[in-house]
Amino acid sequence: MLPSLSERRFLITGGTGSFGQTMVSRLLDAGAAEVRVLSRDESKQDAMRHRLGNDRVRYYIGDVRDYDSVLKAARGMEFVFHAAALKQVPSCEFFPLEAVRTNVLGSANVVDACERVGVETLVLLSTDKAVYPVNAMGMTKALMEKVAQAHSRNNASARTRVCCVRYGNVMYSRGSVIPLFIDQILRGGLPTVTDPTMTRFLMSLPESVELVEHAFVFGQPGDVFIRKADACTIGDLATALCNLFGVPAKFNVLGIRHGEKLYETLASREELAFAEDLGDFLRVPVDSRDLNYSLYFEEGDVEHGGLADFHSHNARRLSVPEIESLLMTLPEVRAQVQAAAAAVVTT
Ligand SMILES: O=c1ccn([C@@H]2O[C@H](COP(=O)(O)OP(=O)(O)O[C@H]3O[C@H](CO)[C@@H](O)[C@H](O)[C@H]3O)[C@@H](O)[C@H]2O)c(=O)[nH]1
Repeated sequence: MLPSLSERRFLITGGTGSFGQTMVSRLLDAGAAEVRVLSRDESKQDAMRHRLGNDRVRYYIGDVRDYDSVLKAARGMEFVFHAAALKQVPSCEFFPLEAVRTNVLGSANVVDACERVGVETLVLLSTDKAVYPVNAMGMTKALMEKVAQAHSRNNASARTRVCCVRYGNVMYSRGSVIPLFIDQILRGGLPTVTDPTMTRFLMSLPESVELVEHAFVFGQPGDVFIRKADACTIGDLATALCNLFGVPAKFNVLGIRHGEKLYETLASREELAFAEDLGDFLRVPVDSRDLNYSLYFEEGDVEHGGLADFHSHNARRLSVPEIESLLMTLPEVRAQVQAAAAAVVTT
C-alpha cells in the first residue's frame, strides 16, 4: 500500500504506542530514510531501541504540550503521524483539562510546528468517540479534528496538507478490554462486563495502520478518513473469549462507566450527506466555505432527512462464532489460547 519511501523522513508522535510501533516497522520495511519517534517515556523508547536495533529510527524525548520539543522533532521531516494522546475515557473524565492540554493544545502545537518547518503531510489520529461526544476524551478529539480542519480552511497557501483519520476500538490495544478479559479468564475469574448490550466497532491494528496510510497517500487538506467496520456487543465479546478459553460463558456486570456511551458513531448523518464512499473507507471533505454564506446561496441545502448516522448499533453485527474467528486472527490471542490449551493437556 505504501509507495516506495526511500529518502523520505517521518515523525511519529506517541511512537512507542501500539500504533506507533507498527507504523515504524511498516515505514522501515517500505524503505524510509529516517523515522523519528517523539514521546515522553524514556524507558519505552529504550525498550523499542533495543528491540528494533535500527539506526534509521531516532528517538526524541518530548511532549506535544511543549511546542519547542515538537518543533525540534519535526525539523527536517516530510511526513508526520500524530498519535500521541490521552485516550482512556474514564481517566479523561476525572482530568478533563489534562485531555485539553494534550489532545487539543498539543495537537495544535503539532499542526503549527509542521506548518512552520514545511512538513508536507500531517495525519492526525482521531476516534469514533469524537462524533456526538459525551466524554472529555471524545470532546477533545473532536476539537483536535476542528483544529486540523481550520488549518486547511484558513490557509489557502498552507505548506502542510493536514488530514485526520477516525476509527473505532483497536482490538488488543494496550489497556483495552480484550487483554483485560483474557487476563481475568486466565486468573480463573469472570470477565467484568460493563453492559452486555453495549456495542463497539472492532478493528485490527493493521487495519488502523492501513487507514492512516490511505489518508497519507490520498488525503486532501482538511479531509477526515473513516474506516468502515463491523461491530459486536460486549456481552458477545466476553462470551466468545470464554468459549475460546474453554470456560463457561459467564460474566460479572459492572454497569456503564463514567463518560461511556451505549454505542459509538463513526460518521454522523451530517457528514454522510457530503461523504464520498470509497468502498472500505469514507472520505469526509472539509466544508471549505467561508463565513459569507450568502455567497453560496445557489449551491442550495443538502438534504439530511433520509440519512442515518453510521453507528455500532446499526453496523453489521458480528455473531459469537464470527467474533471467535476474528479474535483468532490476532497473534496475541492465538498464542494465549494455544498456551492455555497446552496447559490443560499436560495437567
Ligand atoms: O472492564 C471492562 C472494561 C471495558 N468494558 C467495555 O468494553 C468496551 C471497550 O472498552 P475499552 O477497551 O476500555 O475501550 P473504550 O473505552 O471503548 O475506548 C477505546 O476505544 C476508543 C475508540 O472507540 C479509543 O479511542 C480509545 O483510546 C480506547 O481506549 C466498552 O464498551 C467498555 O464498556 C467492559 O465491559 N469491561
